[in-house]
Amino acid sequence: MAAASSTSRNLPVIVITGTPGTGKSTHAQLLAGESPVPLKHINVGELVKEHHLYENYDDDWQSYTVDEDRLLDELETLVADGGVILDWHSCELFPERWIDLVVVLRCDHTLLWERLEKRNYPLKKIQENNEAEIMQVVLEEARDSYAPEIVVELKSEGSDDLESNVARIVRWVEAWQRDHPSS
Ligand SMILES: Nc1ncnc2c1ncn2[C@@H]1O[C@H](COP(=O)(O)OP(=O)(O)O)[C@@H](O)[C@H]1O
Repeated sequence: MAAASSTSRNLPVIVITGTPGTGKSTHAQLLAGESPVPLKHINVGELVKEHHLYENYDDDWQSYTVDEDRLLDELETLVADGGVILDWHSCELFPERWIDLVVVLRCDHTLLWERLEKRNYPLKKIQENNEAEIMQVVLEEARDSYAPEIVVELKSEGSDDLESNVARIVRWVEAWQRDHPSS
């Protein structure tokens, strides 16, 4: 299926996705600060909580069941003009036409386990996420949902990875802007 990114926008929409703990928010914050064009960091999980875009909350798993229709409605206006980083542990929900770049962060599972333990997640939630990272669930989801040329897999283990990843995305933003000049 061909990529369907909007040509009418002159600011991109970037998804940063990955298993919880891989570094999405850390990357999105740094990217928002270093981007040559305004990019608003939208932490989708926080948006779901703040706007009550969920059907229920599961105490055992410490997670929300998202109301996907309402979430999409809420996001539609936020992404309309571009200039957005969508930070979420899933990506298949976002329509192809919204998205210009999908960054999938990856992390060694032992390191990921340590990061999630620090969050005091319940053991079964740590195990589930660890397994998902090993099985590269989010990467497969991204590859199944978007054109291969817009999906980029990046390692996020140390601060050197963080810096080089953000520098790489900044170069991508610069190139994207050259290809989408203001009319
Ligand atoms: N590339 C990295 N280098 C060093 N620490 C990282 C890196 N990526 C994430 N971390 C650390 O891992 C933890 C989880 O990162 P976070 O950005 O909250 O993940 P996510 O948003 O994917 O759940 C944080 O303590 C963060 O500082």
